[in-house]
Amino acid sequence: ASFSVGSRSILRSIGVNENNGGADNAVELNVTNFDAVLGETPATYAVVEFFAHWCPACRNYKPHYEKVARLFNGPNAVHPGIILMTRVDCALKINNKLCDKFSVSHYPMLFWGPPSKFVAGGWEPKQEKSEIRVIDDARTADRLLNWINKQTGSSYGLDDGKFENEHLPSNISDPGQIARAVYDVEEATATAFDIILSHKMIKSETRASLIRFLQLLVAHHPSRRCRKGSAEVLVNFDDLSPSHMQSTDKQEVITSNGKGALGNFQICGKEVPRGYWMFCRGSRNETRGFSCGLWVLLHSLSVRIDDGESQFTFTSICDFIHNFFICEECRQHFYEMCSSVTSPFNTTRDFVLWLWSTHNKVNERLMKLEASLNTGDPKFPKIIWPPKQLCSSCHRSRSQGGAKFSQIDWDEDEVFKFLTSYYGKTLVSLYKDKDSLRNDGIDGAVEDLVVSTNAVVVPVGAALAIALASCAFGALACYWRSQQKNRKPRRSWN
Ligand SMILES: Cc1cc2nc3c(=O)[nH]c(=O)nc-3n(C[C@H](O)[C@H](O)[C@H](O)COP(=O)(O)OP(=O)(O)OC[C@H]3O[C@@H](n4cnc5c(N)ncnc54)[C@H](O)[C@@H]3O)c2cc1C
Repeated sequence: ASFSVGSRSILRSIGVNENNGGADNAVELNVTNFDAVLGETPATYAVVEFFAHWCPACRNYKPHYEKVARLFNGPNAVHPGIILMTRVDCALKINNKLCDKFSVSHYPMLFWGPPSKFVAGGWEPKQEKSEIRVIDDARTADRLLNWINKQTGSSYGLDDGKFENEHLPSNISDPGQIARAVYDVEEATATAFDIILSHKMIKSETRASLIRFLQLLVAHHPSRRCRKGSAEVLVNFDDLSPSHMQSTDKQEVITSNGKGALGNFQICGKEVPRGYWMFCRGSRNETRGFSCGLWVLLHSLSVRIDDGESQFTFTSICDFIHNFFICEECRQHFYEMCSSVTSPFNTTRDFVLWLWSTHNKVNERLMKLEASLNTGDPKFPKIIWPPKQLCSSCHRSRSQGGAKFSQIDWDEDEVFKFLTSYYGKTLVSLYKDKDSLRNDGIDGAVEDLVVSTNAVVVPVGAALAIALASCAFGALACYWRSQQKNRKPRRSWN
């Protein structure tokens, strides 16, 4: 596997439009990226506009299409992650076959459907039962949006402003919402990695902790893209942060963009970070987002580990938050709770429940604080979690509203069952990565490493840390150790 260095995301790579000097929100597709973009988008629906750049009607239609695309596409989207708006220029020769597959008979011609149906798909005029449909009433932005509203049962408006909409789901009413959180887990992973690099947080005293956390990600991250990227970072760790160059000054020396050798490396693939949150999107600009995504990442790791990995996971997460979570109060407070644990974890269940109760203690503290300072998200007030609406069997008896965490009679077996399914299967149920549902934590990572280590050597630091780490990571650790024995000459970082 090679590092994919380049633009941060497809959405941002659209660039500046030559005609109007402004950025386009609709994603320009062609035959080479059509299947990949539509196959991987988190959006539920896609609109594909087939046009020709020489066509005057298409040029006049563009501002209308862009007015709608502004609502759904790009980092400033008002309603991100729901509808992907794209366009294909049929006047470009390379797209001839693609436009033929969709029987494009006039310009512009617009199609609607689930993104996956466009992948390797097509459309014919008399085709029955196709999930791809021609949008037959889209002459103006208003009419296009009306058509979309009818299909989706929504009431989007052209004047909707960011964070000023009533479409945000409440955090408790729809348990299915968690299925969108896998994209936030990717976003949080990429954001955390960006923060670590741009704040030059890899130092001699924090190195081992990052290596251990990366091991955890390689084996148990719910996104295959992130498992793969973490494995690549891990095997190249010494090149990223040479152990002989760890003082802050020296990091400056090897840095070209302020982030060090890995500055352009995208740990969860080239489309992440996408620049927006889905499950973790707040109703205010400054609420939720990264810290919500980080919690979801931690919970989703906790339910994926085996019993034998529970203590290793506990220390890895505690150290990671302590060393790399840049919110001072959060990291201190979390570390105090880590430090108060007196005996090692032996089971997944114990660790999952510890993390759940720890998060609830944070919620409880913040409930009061946010209410008094009015700093919380009005649409997502902190609650003791999960509420009965999400898991009634978790609550043994009827507890009073506003009861403290410790006052609720929890059925912990049910809580564990609920968390395992919520952050396990449900989290990845909509995930559009063909291999994501494979329970291939270690196998998949090793498989990726086989590719990526063909000409690469496992760095001494990483290998040592891995060797010292819990043997619960047996397969992975043994693999790395065996690779270490067969060291080959070192590959250059890029
Ligand atoms: C490790 C850590 C420590 C933090 N410490 C502090 C702090 O000391 N002070 C501070 O101001 N902020 C702290 N934060 C941030 C704070 O906890 C929230 O993340 C932030 O306020 C955003 O809240 P939210 O409404 O998105 O829900 P979050 O609390 O971020 O939760 C995200 C989602 O997880 C689910 N969830 C909620 N509770 C639980 C639970 N008990 N178990 C499992 N899932 C649950 C819900 O679906 C929720 O929407 C911390 C964050 C992290 C990751």
